[in-house]
Amino acid sequence: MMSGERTWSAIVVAAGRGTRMGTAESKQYLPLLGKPILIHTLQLFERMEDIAETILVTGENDIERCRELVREYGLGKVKAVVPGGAERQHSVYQGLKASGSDWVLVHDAVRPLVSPLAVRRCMAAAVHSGAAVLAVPVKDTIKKVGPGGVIEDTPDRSSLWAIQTPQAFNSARLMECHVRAEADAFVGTDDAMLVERCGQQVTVAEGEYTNIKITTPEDLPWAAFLLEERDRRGGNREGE
Ligand SMILES: Nc1ccn([C@@H]2O[C@H](COP(=O)(O)OP(=O)(O)OP(=O)(O)O)[C@@H](O)[C@H]2O)c(=O)n1
Ligand SMILES: C[C@](O)(CO)[C@H](O)COP(=O)(O)O
Repeated sequence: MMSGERTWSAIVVAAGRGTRMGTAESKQYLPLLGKPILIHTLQLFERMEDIAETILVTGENDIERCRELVREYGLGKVKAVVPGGAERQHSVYQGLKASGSDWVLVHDAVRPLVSPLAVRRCMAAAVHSGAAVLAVPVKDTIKKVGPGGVIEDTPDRSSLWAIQTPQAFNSARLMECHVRAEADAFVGTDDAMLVERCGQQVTVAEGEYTNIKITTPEDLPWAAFLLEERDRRGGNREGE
């Protein structure tokens, strides 16, 4: 356990359909170096001493197969497998209701490459500020593009960060912001947005460019390459 008596739950959201991947099978179940993407992600939290339990959020029709996978891979930290909702935010909300710790990490099942070191940086930043997300400075110039492909604006890159998961929060605070978002019918693409609109501070912790979200077909061979590279360098152990 980290930092005194704090307890941490990891909520792994895996209830999406992966439409941009374009496969019949939802992308979180696609094989990556011999096991489903989702299993790589769950095994990361399984190895981290600081994480007391994992809540797996999945599609209603995938609950049984997930329980089967949890048994097959001996994932003892998975305390509950619960059905998600229509949007990612709704899935997180279901996971939050099932979690039993003071602090939570919300993580995309399809980001199997994050390192334990980066996860801990995010946890430490959240303990300091109440809420933190992993992020990396953007490398490209970003443009706002309007109708007809016409560029409307070029925001100053020095203040732009690409936001990743995990995102770490005090559980009660995150719950409050989810309840408020639901009451306002607000839907955001990450949890930090909900906390920001509650007027609370969210800080960034240094992420990794290799912590990709497997989204479209070209991400799969790239993820396999990155994992193999990490294994080759012996960097797949708990502390790295
Ligand atoms: N209703 C949803 C939608 C998404 N997710 C999860 O949120 C993570 C990030 O979402 P994304 O990459 O957008 O996944 P999908 O929604 O599955 O992809 P797409 O938008 O291409 O359909 C994924 O692990 C996905 O399973 C979820 O739990 N519940
Ligand atoms: C939470 C997230 O992964 C941060 O980059 C992202 O916002 C998820 O967005 P998506 O619309 O579900 O791809």
